[in-house]
Amino acid sequence: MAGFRQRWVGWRNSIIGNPAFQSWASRSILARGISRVRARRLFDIIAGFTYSQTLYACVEGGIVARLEDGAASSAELGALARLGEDATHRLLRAAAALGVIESVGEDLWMLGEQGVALTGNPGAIAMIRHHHLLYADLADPLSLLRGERSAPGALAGYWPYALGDGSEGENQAAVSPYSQLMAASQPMVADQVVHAWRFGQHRRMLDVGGGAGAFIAAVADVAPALEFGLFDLPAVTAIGARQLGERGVRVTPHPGDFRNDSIPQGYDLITLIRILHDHDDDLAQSLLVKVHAALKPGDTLLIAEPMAGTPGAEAMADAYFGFYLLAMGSGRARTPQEIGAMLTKAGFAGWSERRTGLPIVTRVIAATA
Ligand SMILES: C[S@@+](CC[C@H](N)C(=O)[O-])C[C@H]1O[C@@H](n2cnc3c(N)ncnc32)[C@H](O)[C@@H]1O
Repeated sequence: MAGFRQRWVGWRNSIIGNPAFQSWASRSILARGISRVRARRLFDIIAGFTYSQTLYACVEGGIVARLEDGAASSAELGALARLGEDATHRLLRAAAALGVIESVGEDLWMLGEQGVALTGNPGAIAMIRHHHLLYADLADPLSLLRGERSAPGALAGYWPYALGDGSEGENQAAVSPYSQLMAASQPMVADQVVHAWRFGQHRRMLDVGGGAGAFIAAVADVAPALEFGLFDLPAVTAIGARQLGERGVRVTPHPGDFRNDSIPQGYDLITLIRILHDHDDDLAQSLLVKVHAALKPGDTLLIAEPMAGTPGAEAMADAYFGFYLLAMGSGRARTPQEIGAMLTKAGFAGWSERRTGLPIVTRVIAATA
């Protein structure tokens, strides 16, 4: 016999899916508001790809960057994006409809409420720009889901460690593009994490998968007495050590591969920032075991990344990261409870979630060894 929820959803769907009800609801004073919101949400899902491509065209065509400096005319924006008059008009109208830009007078444009959120956010711009790889991989989503691809897709090439055999870790050219993207997008993550944890209570911090060192640099600003270690693939550690050196932050580089190597000891805080979700369960679990082995009882592991089951942001983990990580070749977004169970299995004595202001950007888990 069907459960209560199944019966309720079945009844609700039979009502909402009924064309006669839809027609009545669109005219009824009481139901009109709800049916309009529902129709708009469905339309947004149907049309979402054109919205993404409109934003992509505005970023890639230089329109967003130009409007960060102030108002501009259609002609100037069209010339920047190398578009004819009609095409310029079409793109600007689309962008205005989405709130990316806004008309502020006779043929004069400024950033709109959505577009202005990109101002001073090179990380978001870099994320948007690399999305053409994702769009290419998603051209045939069923084939992607069925695993029918004969060769790795565009994102797998961008993140070579996802399907790598270890050789990618020595290759500067292979790791440089994703390291730059991570460094550009790290400030919005670090801003959340440094407000969620008191780093000053620790002596030595090791950032595992620390990339170009942007997270270490942010922590150094709030806890200058901390000593830092950076563990990453050899070619990435070289980039991180150099960039931290240029910022005057002292760091001990630990080139290595956590698929094969152990995690260095002697640190009372280890951080995994945007690391676990990149890896399938076996590797993620073995990494937690290695991190636990590197810590003394009472030491701390801090995990920060977007997580599944985030209220109001379910689509971010399950729809966006669900497909992104599939296209990349490994990993999945996990709920805090799933990560907590993995921590317990790895031997950690306890864990708790620390609140962040923007959980859609990152959530934070602190675990005690
Ligand atoms: C998604 S990036 C995150 C970088 C940084 N933590 C951040 O949030 O900006 C993942 C990082 O893990 C590193 N990584 C991936 N596989 C690794 C492995 N097997 N051993 C060591 N580092 C690895 C990558 O080189 C990369 O720097």
